[in-house]
Amino acid sequence: MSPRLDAAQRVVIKIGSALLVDKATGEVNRPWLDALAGDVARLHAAGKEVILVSSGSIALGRRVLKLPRTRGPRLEEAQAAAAAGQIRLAGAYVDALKPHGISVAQILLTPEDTERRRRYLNARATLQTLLKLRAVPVINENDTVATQEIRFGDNDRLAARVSVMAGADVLVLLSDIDGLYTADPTTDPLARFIPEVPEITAEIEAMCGTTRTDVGTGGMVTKIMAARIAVAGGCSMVITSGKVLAPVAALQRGARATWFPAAKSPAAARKQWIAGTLKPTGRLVVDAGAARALKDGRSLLPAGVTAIEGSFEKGDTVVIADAAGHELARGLASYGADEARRIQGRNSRDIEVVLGYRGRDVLVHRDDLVLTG
Ligand SMILES: Nc1ncnc2c1ncn2[C@@H]1O[C@H](COP(=O)(O)OP(=O)(O)O)[C@@H](O)[C@H]1O
Ligand SMILES: N[C@@H](CCC(=O)OP(=O)(O)O)C(=O)O
Repeated sequence: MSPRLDAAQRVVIKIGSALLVDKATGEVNRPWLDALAGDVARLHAAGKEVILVSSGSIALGRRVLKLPRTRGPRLEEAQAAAAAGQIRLAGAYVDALKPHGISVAQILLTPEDTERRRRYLNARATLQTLLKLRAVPVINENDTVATQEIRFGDNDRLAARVSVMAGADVLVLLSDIDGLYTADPTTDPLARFIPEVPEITAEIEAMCGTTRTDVGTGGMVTKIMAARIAVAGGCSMVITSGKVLAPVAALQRGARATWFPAAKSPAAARKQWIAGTLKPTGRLVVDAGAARALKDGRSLLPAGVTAIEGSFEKGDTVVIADAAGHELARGLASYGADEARRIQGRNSRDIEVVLGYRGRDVLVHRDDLVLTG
């Protein structure tokens, strides 16, 4: 049994190129993908939300463009291959999930999209909407525009960033290996299996060689880096073998796996991040009604804001204070300072008229808000 997976509401599954692309033919391994689609459908039927992070565009595109199948093509070739392969990759997911009545939506991200707050918030909002609509986002790195210096290059860390961005409870890394060992088991016969890593120490990091498969790029090193990102963001991570049909069902039945449990929930980790680690760049003064609403766990509407100080951009952290100057909360602003000033004191209905576009109804959403006073 896997109680952590059973308890999860939002699950991210990372699929490496080595699993999805048949090494001999350079094509999608259909039986495997069809079985994975069964996994996704079962999770969906259990009411969970599923996000897939899938590699494979470069491996698939190499065949389409008749590039050599060996590893390490030049960056331009890899980018061209990704452009040709991504269509097939996304199409393969559409085909596999269609019989289950599940819609697929593609999102291609660069590291910047997960780092720059404005883009991060937009990507996050899109993800949330897709999940609300019960679609399955299929995410990959935007390899055609990402240059070498700014690329993730591996989808392990991309998957971890996506997991934190989406507030996922569990990230499942499907690999060619069933978990973490004390050393690379493919070369060290004395390597012992580790079922759980409560803390990622230097000793754990030292266990990971740099061995890489023919078509994958990650190795164990990037999986440990991914675990750090996920766990810090409140998302538990698990590495298990994807070399079986329906690997998630296998995990649920107790297949071997290494867990990296998160101490906090995604929401708690996020709130801690908002409350503690960011330097507020602005200040919103609110009236008594808005102060009460915040205490009741509601969002901050522009109507309750009486003054705005400082200069901040959409997505920046702002302090929310009462008329007497006491800090009540901190949160991420849905609008930059200039726009916030224009809608301050106004009813949310008027936002479209004032700004000329239909933005968010709230100045700080309750998910982005933490009470500090
Ligand atoms: N300590 C370790 N425990 C498990 N695997 C390890 C370890 N050190 C190195 N490896 C290697 O990492 C490989 C997994 O990485 P990789 O093949 O790149 O996965 P993926 O394609 O799923 O990203 C394993 O096959 C194994 O050879
Ligand atoms: N994003 C690229 C490559 C990323 C990749 O292979 O990552 P991984 O599966 O973690 O080794 C692709 O789709 O081909």
